[in-house]
Amino acid sequence: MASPSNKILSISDLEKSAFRTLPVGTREFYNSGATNQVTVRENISAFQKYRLLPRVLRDVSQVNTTTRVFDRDITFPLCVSPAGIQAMAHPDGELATSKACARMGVSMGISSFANNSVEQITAAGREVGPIDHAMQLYSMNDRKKEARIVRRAEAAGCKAIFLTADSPVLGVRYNEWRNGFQPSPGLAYPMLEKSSEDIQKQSHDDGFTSFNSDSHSWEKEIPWLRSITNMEIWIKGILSPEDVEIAIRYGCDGVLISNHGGRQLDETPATIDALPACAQAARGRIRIHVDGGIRSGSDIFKALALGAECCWVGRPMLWGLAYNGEQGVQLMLEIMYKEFKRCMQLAGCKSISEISLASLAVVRADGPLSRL
Ligand SMILES: Cc1cc2nc3c(=O)[nH]c(=O)nc-3n(C[C@H](O)[C@H](O)[C@H](O)COP(=O)(O)O)c2cc1C
Ligand SMILES: O=C(O)C(=O)c1ccccc1
Repeated sequence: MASPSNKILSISDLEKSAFRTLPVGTREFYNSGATNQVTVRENISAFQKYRLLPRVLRDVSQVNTTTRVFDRDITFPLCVSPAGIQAMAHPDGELATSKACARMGVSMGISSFANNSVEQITAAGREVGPIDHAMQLYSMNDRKKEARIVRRAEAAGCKAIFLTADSPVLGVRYNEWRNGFQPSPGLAYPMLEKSSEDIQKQSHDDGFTSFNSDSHSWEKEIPWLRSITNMEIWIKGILSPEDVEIAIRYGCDGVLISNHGGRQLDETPATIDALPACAQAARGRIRIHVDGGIRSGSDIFKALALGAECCWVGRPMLWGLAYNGEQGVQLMLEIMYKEFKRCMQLAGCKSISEISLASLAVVRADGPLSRL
C-alpha cells in the first residue's frame, strides 16, 4: 500500500519511481540525451524564465480545457509523443499507452521503433474509446518499405504522418554507447519489419543507418508522401521559423516544434524558447504543436500562451509505463490534466482561447516585470 511519503502526486514523483525500478541501461536510454545533455536540461529550465500573470475575480467555476486536434475535441491540450521501445518500460508497451490515451481522450504518436504493430496499437486504444493516432516516420533508403509503413498506418486509421526531420543520423549518445545499449532480447520492431533476431545482430546505432537516405529532403520527401497518402503530413523536429515557412510552402498540415527531447543535436535551444518565433512565422497558416520538457500543467499553459495549440510528452509516458503500465500512463495524464485545469482556473482563463501572451510575464535580472 502506498504510504503518504511514496504517493505519486506529481510527474517528478513518477520520474523518481521509474528511476528506482528501471535497470540502469534502460533508464539512461530513456532519460538521457545527446553529448553534454545541455538541451535535455534546458528544455526543462527554460520554462522558469516565464512567470504566470493571473487575472482575478473571473468566473472559473466552469472551465473548458478541450482543444481540437486532427478534427476531434481532445480532453486537454496534451498528447503522447512517439517514443520507441516502450516494451522495455512495461511488457504491454505501446498497447498500454494507447489504451491510457483513449481512456483520457488524447491522441498518441506511434514510433517506427514501436514493439507492437500499428494495427495492434490502434485496435488496443479503440477497445477503450475513440482515439486518434499519428504514425511517426523517417525518410528511408528503402522507399518501398517506407511506403509500406505509410499504407499500413493509413489502413489502420491513423490520422497523420509525423515525419521526423531531426534525425538523418542518430545523435551523439555517450550514455547509450557506454552502456552498450541494446533492446531486450525478444523485442521486435514490427513497423520496420525487424525481428528480435535482426535487432540483436546489429548495434543500436547501426539500426539507424538506413535513415541517412538521399530522400531526406523537402523536395524529395514531401511531394512523394503527398502522392501516396491522404493522411495529414506533419514535420516533427523543427526549431527555426524559416523551416516553418518551408513546411507551409510544401503544403504540410502541421509542425511539431521539437528537439527530440535533446537526444539529437545538443545545444539546440529549448523548444519553449524556439516556439514564439515559429508561431509568429506560422500566422495561423499551419498547426503549431510543441514537445520537450513539458512536466506540469503550468508548462502546458506557458506553451499555449507562447503560441502552441497543443503539447506532447515523451519521457513522462515512459515513467508512467514503468510505474504501472496502462494505469501508470493514465495516472501521468490525470496529473497533467488536473494541474492544467487548476492552472487555468487560478490564472483566470475559462477556455483555451483565453490563454495568451497577456497571461505571462518575465522577471528581468534588474528588477521590473516585463510583459511579453
Ligand atoms: C526513449 C525515447 C525514444 C524516442 N523515440 C523516438 C522515435 O522513435 N521517433 C521520434 O520521432 N522521436 C522519438 N523520441 C522523441 C519524442 O518523440 C519526443 O520528441 C521527446 O521525448 C519529447 O521530449 P520529452 O521527453 O522531454 O517530453 C524518443 C524519445 C525518447 C525519450
Ligand atoms: O532514441 C531515440 O530518440 C530514437 O529516436 C530511437 C532510436 C532508436 C530506437 C528507438 C528510438
